[in-house]
Amino acid sequence: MSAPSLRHAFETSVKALYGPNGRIPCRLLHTTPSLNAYPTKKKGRGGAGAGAGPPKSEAGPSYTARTQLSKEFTPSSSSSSSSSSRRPRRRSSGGGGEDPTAARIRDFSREGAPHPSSLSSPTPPSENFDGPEKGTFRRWRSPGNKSGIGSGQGLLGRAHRRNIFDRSPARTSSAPGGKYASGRNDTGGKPAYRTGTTPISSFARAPSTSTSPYTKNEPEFGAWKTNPNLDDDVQRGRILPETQFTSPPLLPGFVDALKGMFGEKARPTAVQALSVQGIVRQEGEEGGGGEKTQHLLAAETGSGKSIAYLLPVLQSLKLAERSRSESDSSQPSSSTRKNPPMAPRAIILAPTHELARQLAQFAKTLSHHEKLRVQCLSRANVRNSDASDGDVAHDVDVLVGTPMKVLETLKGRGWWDREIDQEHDEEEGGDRRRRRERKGVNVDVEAQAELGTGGGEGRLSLERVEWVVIDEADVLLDPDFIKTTNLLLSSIDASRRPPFPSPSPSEAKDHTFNLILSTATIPTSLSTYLSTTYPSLTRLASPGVHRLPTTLRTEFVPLPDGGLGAKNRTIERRIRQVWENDYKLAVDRARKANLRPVPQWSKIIVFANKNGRVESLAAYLEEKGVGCVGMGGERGRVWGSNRHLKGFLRELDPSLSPASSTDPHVLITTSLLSRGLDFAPSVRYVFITDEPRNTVDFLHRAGRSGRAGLEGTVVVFAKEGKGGEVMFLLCSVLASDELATGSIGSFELSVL
Ligand SMILES: Nc1ncnc2c1ncn2[C@@H]1O[C@H](COP(=O)(O)OP(=O)(O)OP(=O)(O)O)[C@@H](O)[C@H]1O
Repeated sequence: MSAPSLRHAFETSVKALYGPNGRIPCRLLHTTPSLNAYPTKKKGRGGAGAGAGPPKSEAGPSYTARTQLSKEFTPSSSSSSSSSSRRPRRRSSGGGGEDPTAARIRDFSREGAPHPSSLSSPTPPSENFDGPEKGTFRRWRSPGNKSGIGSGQGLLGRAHRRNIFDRSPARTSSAPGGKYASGRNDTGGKPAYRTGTTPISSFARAPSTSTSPYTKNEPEFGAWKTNPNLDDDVQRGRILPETQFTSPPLLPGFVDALKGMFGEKARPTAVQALSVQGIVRQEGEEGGGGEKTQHLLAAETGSGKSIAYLLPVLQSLKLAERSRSESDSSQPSSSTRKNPPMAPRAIILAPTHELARQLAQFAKTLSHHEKLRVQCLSRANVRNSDASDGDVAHDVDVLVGTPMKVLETLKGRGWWDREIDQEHDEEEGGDRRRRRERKGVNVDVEAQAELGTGGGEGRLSLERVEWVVIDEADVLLDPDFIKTTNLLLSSIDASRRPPFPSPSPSEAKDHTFNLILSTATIPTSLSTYLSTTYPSLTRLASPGVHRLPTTLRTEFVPLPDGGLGAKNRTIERRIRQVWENDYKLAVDRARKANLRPVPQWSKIIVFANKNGRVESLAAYLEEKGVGCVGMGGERGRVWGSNRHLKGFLRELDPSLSPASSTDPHVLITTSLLSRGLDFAPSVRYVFITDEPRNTVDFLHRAGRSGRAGLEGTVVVFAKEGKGGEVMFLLCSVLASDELATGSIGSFELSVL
């Protein structure tokens, strides 16, 4: 079926579900449907008896639309494989009592490969399947238990005023961790982050043209700026400029590092190719002190954006270092002072400490041969940030941290609290303008001077900053973060640009450093902000942006009626089914090779919306013998290390001991961990158990699996009916390769 007919099927379903002028209640989508009928659900699916779930021909009319849709998602023309992926899932022949819910799980794989559950092997039913080393691994602990993972440390209280992503700065006078137990959501009752309010219909589009640069019909490039360094085809995304990492344009040390990371035949991903072609500077054009550039890198989750922006930054730093040492080998080093301030030449900002640590590891690995010094500020979390902190008091080339942490290092611990106190004093005196300035809103020149030069604690100097990268730019420039982010950017400008010019009358920002923004999703609000604030921004986007990775399968599991208990049971069953399938695959493989089966147990990331839900599901699974780590909000996070995610993250950090088979295989969390984290290849499943706040949230949660070309599955649990149907349809649409662009109903999917 062609894209228009898929679109039609989608529209038909949505309109039929919600009726004329209906509004989809699940907040993911908004539409104005007008069709009037949706086929009634056929009863009796998943009834008793082996192999329950009707054959395709018996599927009730309610599934026609979905069956058609699932055909769309199966690019393979092989009828056998596609029918296998369309067919409602059958129970394993392992027998036991019929499980109506399991039988109704439908796999809408786009791959068309036979689902592992179709393999016959003498395995127990999912209900009782134990999975990896039951009972031996680290378990989630109850809130009162202060030992080990999951012990509440009262951290939520510290961050109660802040976005879920960033717990700095600490406010010690805040509420104790007991608040956590009350089951408040991620931010103590506030929405986790504001992108949560962006419906799919609000996704950004390039103004003036509704078509993507990747459509076949030769679109205009719209608002996307033309970079004279890129040839036209590359600019429009029709071809990718590089198929190999080569030297030049990259310095040999970086090419070697890439080969070390990805093998001798390492090839750049689309976004990396665009970055290497468009941003990387070569010998003789290191651009120190010249005109500063501004770039946006946009690509789907797991597509290698981190390396895409690190390469140009690191290469530029290295080239500048070389040319400086050639021209002035007698330049004094800042390390001659006893406790010199850090004077980074590049700052990389991320919304969470976990992501900051991961990015620092990427940067360190890439700099292995070219020898650049990388410092992650989150490592210093373990100790108070005294000026004498030996951990950080040395020269660095690249500094990685959250905006709050960088500001804290600049201005001293507790600066935020001091400013809040000052606010209150001044408010009493009626000076509200001053209060706004202090909060970072419209920071004026005087405030910039104060912040950039005299306000610090002497631990960080921003004078040398040549590059700033804002990773997860849609979070760091969203309403919850933008004040802090802009305060930091202003501070860098102020440090680098004395005497201060008068503020520009326009909103456009002309920074004194090179800026790279990186994101997998661009809500309209961000796009609008970028257009006004960074009019000369060059936007480089991969063809797959705003799509699920092509290697990610989507699956919908209907939840039965019966409240939380029934929901928990369904989730548990699906977890056991994952491991049952792992076992079957191992048995099958072993049978062919005449060996003992050694299952590769899949790891599963389970996303819920609220901390309380994380806690209750973790407790339920714990009780049922499913080892898991529960991490909601600040709960379970470890200061200064990613130890709490050991076994789930791809291991680049040599300081972490290798994951063991006795580690938990299930991580339950909120959107806190949905951003940027590079989970291990063994994380083959993402479970979305609560309705995501919006499409952006869905894309990031789902994108924790199926990364870097690996296969993964996102399993959406929802009630059959309106919300659930739309969730499923949304997954399907986002998974569809055929819908490269265009609108569906009122959903604008043509983003870039
Ligand atoms: N050229 C490449 N070849 C093979 N693997 C790569 C390549 N580039 C990056 N990777 C791997 O892809 C994975 C994902 O990379 P990265 O975390 O940068 O993705 P991302 O696009 O930033 O994802 P997200 O949007 O979720 O933040 C990493 O494990 C990385 O090592």
